[in-house]
Amino acid sequence: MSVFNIASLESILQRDHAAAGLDPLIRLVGLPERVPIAELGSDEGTDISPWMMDVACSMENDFVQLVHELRAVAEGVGSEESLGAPISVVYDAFLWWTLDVVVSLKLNYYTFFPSAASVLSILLHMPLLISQGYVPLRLSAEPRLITLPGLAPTWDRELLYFLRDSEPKAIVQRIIDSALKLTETQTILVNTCYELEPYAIDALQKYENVHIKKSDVRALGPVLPLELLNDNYVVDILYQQGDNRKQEEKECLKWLDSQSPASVLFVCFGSIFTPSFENIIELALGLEASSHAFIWVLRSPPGVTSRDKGFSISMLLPEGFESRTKDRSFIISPPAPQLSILSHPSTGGFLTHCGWNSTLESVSMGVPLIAYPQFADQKMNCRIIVDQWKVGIQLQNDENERLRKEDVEKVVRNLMEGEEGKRMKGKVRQLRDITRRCCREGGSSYTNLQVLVQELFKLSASFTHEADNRVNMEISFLAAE
Ligand SMILES: O=c1ccn([C@@H]2O[C@H](COP(=O)(O)OP(=O)(O)O[C@H]3O[C@H](CO)[C@@H](O)[C@H](O)[C@H]3O)[C@@H](O)[C@H]2O)c(=O)[nH]1
Repeated sequence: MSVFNIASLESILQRDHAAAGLDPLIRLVGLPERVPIAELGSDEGTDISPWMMDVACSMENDFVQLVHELRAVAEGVGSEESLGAPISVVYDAFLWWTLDVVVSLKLNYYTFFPSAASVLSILLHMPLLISQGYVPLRLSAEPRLITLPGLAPTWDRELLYFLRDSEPKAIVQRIIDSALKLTETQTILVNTCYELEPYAIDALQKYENVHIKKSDVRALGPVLPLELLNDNYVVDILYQQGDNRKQEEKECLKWLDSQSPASVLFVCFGSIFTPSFENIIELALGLEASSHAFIWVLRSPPGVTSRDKGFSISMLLPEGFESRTKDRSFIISPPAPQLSILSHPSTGGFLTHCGWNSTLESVSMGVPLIAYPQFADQKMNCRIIVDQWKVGIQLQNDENERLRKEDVEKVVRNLMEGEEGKRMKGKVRQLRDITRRCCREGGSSYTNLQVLVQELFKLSASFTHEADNRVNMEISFLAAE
């Protein structure tokens, strides 16, 4: 769950249904905000994981109440005001409590897994990893290589980074709980496509895997706006119906229009991570030294608040940096229009924290990456980008967790002008075409999505008495990302 997503969900909820581009059969329902964003404190860079955990926990009662209300409306007033009682729930795997709730309410369900199939494989092997002493990951112990079906042997530090014993105990426990719940589920819908992760999906789906209970794992991603399947720059995909972009975003896209093809590096670290103040300085100096054009989505680091009187983003940057780079840079506050930027012909590279959505978006638009993973599943995603797909170069901090400007300059030059970058550009374009084919009619993800829709139709038909058998479902979005 991110502050951006809440904001955009709110704006969609407030907008006219048709203007939001939603099918009339889809209705968005918001749950009350029980843990206000304001409680995060005034530092923008505050670690929001505990807050996210509180939000996730706080949703359970409201969700149960929502199901009861929808049922009451369906039984009472009739079909004029209702699309019918809920029959099936698609829920985010990280909302671990949902499984028990939907089972107790006798609802059909599908579990949606928002990260890579490789990460799903790790979580489904949780009982094995616990019994063999790999989880929680003890940082003080000697590094060990782990081999799991469908995954290349990987150091425990990268495979299980999100389960380090240095993380708050409650958070590690929640991840373990979510993983154990996952092993009880029937159908898992994964935000990936078969062709991007065939080995991981085969190991989960096709082969005899003695370590895990067989779930029905279906890859139906990347879950992206359909417009991305066309080759066109999707400047206004999310805001087609209105003029909702903030001025800064419009200027950013206009600036991008004025740049040469594939010449701009996009620097953005998702909705949670912000580098430290010291690393922002090194990043800035490295970008400057590279001589390449860039768009940088810059937010305040931990301990610095932009709400202070007199604060300006310039205070985060080296002296004179903005004037020295003004002809080839655009600094924007989050959220930036990432999809539009990545699909713009002027964008030639993406420096990312390797969040799975950013990874899929970059690949779907044929943009090679500089991988700078930080936490959660990002180290695993980095291995997929760099070792498996070979569409990115890794950027690493030194042993003291300091980023070095020389390293930044080197990776940017390698990606934007070197032979390595050229090879990656070619490779990522192949992956883009493969990914888009998966999502088009007849493609693997399209087919899996079609099967899901057919199943929902069937379920609906067996529950509804309406003569026309129209789809009778209410979709509740429970987003944990
Ligand atoms: O300025 C911004 C920044 C982000 N985004 C969008 O926000 C999403 C970011 O998602 P992701 O790249 O997955 O990063 P996080 O928000 O950090 O996602 C969390 O959830 C992911 C999915 O489970 C994990 O892979 C990550 O590690 C975890 O940090 C993407 O759709 C971006 O297009 C914008 O539109 N504008």
